[in-house]
Amino acid sequence: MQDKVSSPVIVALDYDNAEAALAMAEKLDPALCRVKVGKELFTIAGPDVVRQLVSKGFEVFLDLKFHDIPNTVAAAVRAAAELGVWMVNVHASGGSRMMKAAGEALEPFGDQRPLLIGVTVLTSTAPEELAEAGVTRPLREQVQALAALAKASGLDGVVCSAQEAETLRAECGQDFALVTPGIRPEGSAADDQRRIVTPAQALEWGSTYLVIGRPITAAPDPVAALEKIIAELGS
Ligand SMILES: O=C(O)c1cc(=O)[nH]c(=O)n1[C@@H]1O[C@H](COP(=O)(O)O)[C@@H](O)[C@H]1O
Repeated sequence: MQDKVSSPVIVALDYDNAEAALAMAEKLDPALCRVKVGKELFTIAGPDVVRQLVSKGFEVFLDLKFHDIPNTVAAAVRAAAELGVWMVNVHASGGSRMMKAAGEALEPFGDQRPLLIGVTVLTSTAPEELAEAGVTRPLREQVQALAALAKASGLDGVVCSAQEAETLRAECGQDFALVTPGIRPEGSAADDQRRIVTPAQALEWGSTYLVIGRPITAAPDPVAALEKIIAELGS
């Protein structure tokens, strides 16, 4: 599946209406990048926008970060697979029983099943913020522990910052997908992100996929911004 698209870039279509998201998708080439539908767009536009992107030939990452009781998450992940998405995610902190239930729900889809990915610690979280939620071990250890739990629960990979990619690549092996948001080309604003890495550095450290939103979608010329990133990656 990975070979269908020539770059590791996933463009985050974070829009408040389907028309804007589809207009951006119209400018993008599904052979060059993938697209992500997240909570804002899905809440306003629903599954139709996902179906439209799939029918335009895009591999779609449905980023709804499910975190609920195992039965509910399994059903939600199954519904995502029925939409034909390429990747779907859950919070790894939901635990092994939840993640295993999600994996089992995808088994009937065989080769057509989406990649199932666990979110470790959000890239907007700064190390000093973890304690607020009662997590007292260092952020890097928390990411490593959740990635190990996701792998042991049968997931295909994790969402993490590229700052942790080198460690996780060594610990989780070559076949474990490392999906890294918080990507910022040199000189772009960090916005609300806290653990940021440039695109080239992220790949060097072992990221499999780079999730990029505002540096592309808020650029004066989004296609030029995407092409510049892809050229810098040499992909
Ligand atoms: O799962 C995600 O995609 C995700 C996880 C994470 O830890 N951090 C993170 O930023 N994201 C998503 O990645 C995208 C990043 O967008 P930009 O900050 O605009 O590049 C947003 O759609 C976030 O919802």
